[in-house]
Amino acid sequence: MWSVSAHLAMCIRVQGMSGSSYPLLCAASQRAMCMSAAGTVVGGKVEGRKGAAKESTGVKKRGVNERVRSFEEIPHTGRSGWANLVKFWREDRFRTLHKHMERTFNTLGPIYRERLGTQSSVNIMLPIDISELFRSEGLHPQRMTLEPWATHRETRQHSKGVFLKNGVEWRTDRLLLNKEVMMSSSVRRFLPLLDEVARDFSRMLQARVEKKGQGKEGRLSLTIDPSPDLFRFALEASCHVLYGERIGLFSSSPSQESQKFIWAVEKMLATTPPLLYLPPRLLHRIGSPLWIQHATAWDHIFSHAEARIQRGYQRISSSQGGRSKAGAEGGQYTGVLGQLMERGQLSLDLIKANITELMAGGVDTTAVPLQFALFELGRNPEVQERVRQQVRASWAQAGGDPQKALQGAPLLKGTIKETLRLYPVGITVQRYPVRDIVLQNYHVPAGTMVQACLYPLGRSEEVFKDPKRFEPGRWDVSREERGGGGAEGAGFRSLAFGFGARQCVGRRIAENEMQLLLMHILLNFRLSLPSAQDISTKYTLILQPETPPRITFSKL
Ligand code: HEM
Repeated sequence: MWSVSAHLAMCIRVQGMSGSSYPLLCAASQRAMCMSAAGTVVGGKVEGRKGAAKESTGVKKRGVNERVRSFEEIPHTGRSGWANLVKFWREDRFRTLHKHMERTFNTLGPIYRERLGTQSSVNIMLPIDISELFRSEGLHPQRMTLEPWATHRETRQHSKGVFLKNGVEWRTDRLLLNKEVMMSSSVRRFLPLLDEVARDFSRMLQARVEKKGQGKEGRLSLTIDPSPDLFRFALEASCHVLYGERIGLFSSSPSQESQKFIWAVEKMLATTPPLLYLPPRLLHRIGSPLWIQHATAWDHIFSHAEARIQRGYQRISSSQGGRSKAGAEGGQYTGVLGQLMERGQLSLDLIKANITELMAGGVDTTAVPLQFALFELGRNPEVQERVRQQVRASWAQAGGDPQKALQGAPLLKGTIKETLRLYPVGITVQRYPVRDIVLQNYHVPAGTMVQACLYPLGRSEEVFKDPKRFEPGRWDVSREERGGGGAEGAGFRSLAFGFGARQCVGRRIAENEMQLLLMHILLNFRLSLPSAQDISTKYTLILQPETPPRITFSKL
């Protein structure tokens, strides 16, 4: 991309952690008296608006003139951010932030305040009317910036790239990017590329099972930790979509540089959470070794992405012969980079910034949920068989067309949603309301960081029937989509990709990439597990398994 702030904006907001962010738009002056979606706060009372509090979501109905409780009255975990931070550090709670949130909601109810070092947030979950939060994000969503990175840039004179924009400018750029990665016309173009990579992955696995598997001829199986392969799959798939070319990660000698990129993203993620809560001044003292590891990981991410973009740029420029319209008008698809270059509406710096962000955001976010999905399918053979039956029938009808095959197998999409319900890769979705709002009858001033906490939400008995059960059928995708689709259609129970203008820009790539991989695996293998015990999870900016699960792949 170019800027780490942008990057972190992605990985952090995106991965939705309780990130360090510095709202650029939320002027304090907006706090005086503002409209909320549920009502207007006037002199501490709500002038109620019809339908503001929905019984169906369990939101407490507020009588007209009932006093809105003050921000200070929101239950909290302790007033001293520094004392909380020390406790977190001592007890290594950053690794289990998701569990900490779950416990705190159980104790304090569905809304609480937390201070941690320099950070302060209001944490909420259903049955609170989360729509309040998203309605108040205003027309100019903000991108978070990570102040420590800015410091790092100064101290190490690291000046690659540009900062992605904020506010109105951000919105304009994002709409241009959406055309290439979110709209159905673009999905149609890149879906065959993802399908090719998913098929190759399955072929590679088949060859490995044939070579190293055990069992009788025709019933060979192999037990492995598939995570390194899944990371390579995710990078290969996203590079194919971004640059329109394969990078050969399934070959017998995959590029060491790409492997280093994967490690760097992992390291950057793992070192981020503790750094978010410290003021930059202190980082050089207290957090020094961590900070250096973090900054070094970023350096590597930048230089690798930059080199790849440069190669892609040269290749595409020469194949397009300047400004021919090949890519944009039906010629060979040259990937998102080629399309953006072709359209010429974003500056080259911004194209670089966006592509780097997509590249760094597209690996762990899909590789990790795929581990969880294989694990859950492996330990739920009946569910696995049901999904496989649907996939087989759909595949047979689709005549090799991956889009048709996915459309005919909604349980695949249900599998992804169910996986992200139990294991949301980003454990929160954050917003800074641009005006004061009322949540659960508490006044929340504009500019407060409010985060919807997805891990406790996905496991709440109040929200999901039998929440521990892995049941892709619970997401009746077709019904949801008739009702508006996405998070809203699901009553904000499905927020893994965020919501609204700022939702995950890689969402369509991720959904299709993961579904296609599962489709080809289910067509070729039966999955089982050496151990069906619950999987322990850790939080490292994303939620991931403490130890990657081992999966048995048996050839069908
Ligand atoms: C299962 C996979 C993924 C999940 C669960 C996920 C989740 C999220 C979430 C929750 C957000 C913040 C949305 C919001 O605040 O409303 C986000 C933003 C973002 N994601 Fe993803 N993501 C995934 C995959 C990807 C992939 C594959 C890419 C890149 C190809 C990507 C790139 C981004 C970027 C660039 C943003 C920032 C968008 C912006 O602020 O304009 N994500 N993601």
